[in-house]
Amino acid sequence: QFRRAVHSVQNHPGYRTLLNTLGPVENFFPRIPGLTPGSFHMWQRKHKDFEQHGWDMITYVPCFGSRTNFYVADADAIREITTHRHRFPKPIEQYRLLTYFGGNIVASEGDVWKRYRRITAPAFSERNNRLVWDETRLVMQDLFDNVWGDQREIDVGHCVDITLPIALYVIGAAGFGRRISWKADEVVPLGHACTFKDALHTVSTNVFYRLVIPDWFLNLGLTQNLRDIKTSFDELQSYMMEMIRARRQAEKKEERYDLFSSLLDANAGEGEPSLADSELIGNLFIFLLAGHETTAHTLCYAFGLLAMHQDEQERLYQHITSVLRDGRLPEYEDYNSLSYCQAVLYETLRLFPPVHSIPKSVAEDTSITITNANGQRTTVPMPKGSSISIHTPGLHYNPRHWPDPHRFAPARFLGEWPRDAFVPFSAGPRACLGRRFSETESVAALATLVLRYRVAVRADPRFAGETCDERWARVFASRPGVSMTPLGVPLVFTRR
Ligand code: HEM
Repeated sequence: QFRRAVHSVQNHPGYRTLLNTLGPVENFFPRIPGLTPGSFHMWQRKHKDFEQHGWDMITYVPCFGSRTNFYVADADAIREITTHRHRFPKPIEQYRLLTYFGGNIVASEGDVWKRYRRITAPAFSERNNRLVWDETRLVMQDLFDNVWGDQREIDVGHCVDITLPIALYVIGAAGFGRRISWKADEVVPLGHACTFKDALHTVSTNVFYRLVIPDWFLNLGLTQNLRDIKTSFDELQSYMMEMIRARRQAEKKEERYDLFSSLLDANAGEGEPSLADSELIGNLFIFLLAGHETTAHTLCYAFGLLAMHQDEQERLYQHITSVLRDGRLPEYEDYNSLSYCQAVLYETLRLFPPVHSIPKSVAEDTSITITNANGQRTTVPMPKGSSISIHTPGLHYNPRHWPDPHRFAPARFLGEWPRDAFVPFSAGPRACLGRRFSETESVAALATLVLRYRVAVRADPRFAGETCDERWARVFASRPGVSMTPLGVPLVFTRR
């Protein structure tokens, strides 16, 4: 069977291993050549394995355990795969856990996905983008005025301690239509066991556990943490049902542009509702899941990178002040002028793509032609039933597309740049629906923060003698998760 599998891909180079350790299982094994590529290998190895094998698409044929996988870091091949949705559909069996609250756009394919996309896409409108911007500004202002107050220097032990709440509060307001503040202690409403803020927070930070732990085990309530997780999921569902009922019964319809209101409006037209309540909640939950950590971690890496590169931070600051000449805070209208903010964001996403593997499957016997760095071409057969991983770190660190790929150089995103070689949000018809949501939020947060504060890595005498590379490795140490997770980015923010 193994020999047949190798033959079916014409022995195209790549991993030949004893076990199939694709998916979450691989995270339990270290790298053992011939046995398994090792945990977190897509991030650890980046473009190295492609370089070693001489092609930007390599195969993974395990001796035991099912199918062949193709790792792809070739920009043209990725464009072909993401464009042809029917030839390379999404393997939705891998997404089953995500249907916890109900069917949704991320965990579906075919006509069902088409229906979800048709109904949900209009919610990510220009008016929603403006709302995202305004709410991000409010959240940042609230942080500066009511949390950091008149402190000149703020020591943030791990930058996600501020970026996770920022992203949560923005999605609370612009996604769910409920404004949340940093300090205000909400009272638990009658009939609820926790506040909306706590439910949202616990759900979004523990989603992985809730999805993998079976109901019967969670119901045992063995630890406080497990009890909190269960309560928060139940409560979030109950809050969402309540919000649906309240909006349906409201006599006067308000003009609202948060995602939740837009989905409700789309559902309230003539005839049959287009989404069942479970699908409404399922899609909102997926927006929270897809948009919270990814954006929060990206902002964390961005502040870390600016702290490590003071020259780039100064360049960014000069750029922001040149756009906002009178020292005012940025408005949504400034978005396009804040091009260096977007360049910093894109360079962060290139260096730290939150999603490392975008899975696809091969629906029919087919092939893809690729060219390597020496200009040689080859056509690789892809048998029906194989799987594909679009390898974002491999692509983003591919020196054919990105000269000096390990260097933080935001300016590479000014002017022309290789768009097909940048896929943090995937590409084609199944590309991220929340891309503009996330970009708007990130640019607003970057611009407001860098305008008011200077950011530096916290000085620590324990690491006084470290080299630049050691410092980079320490500050940006990460682990796999729903999206790649920074382990500890210690920063100091100093008021300008
Ligand atoms: C830095 C931030 C983000 C990154 C890197 C990111 C990345 C991605 C990626 C790689 C996919 C494709 C996943 C797959 O094929 O399995 C995706 C899909 C999606 N994302 Fe995002 N995302 C981000 C933010 C957001 C936000 C803020 C939202 C919503 C508020 C969102 C909503 C979605 C949705 C609904 C899909 C499914 C689209 C479809 O299948 O038609 N994302 N995202």
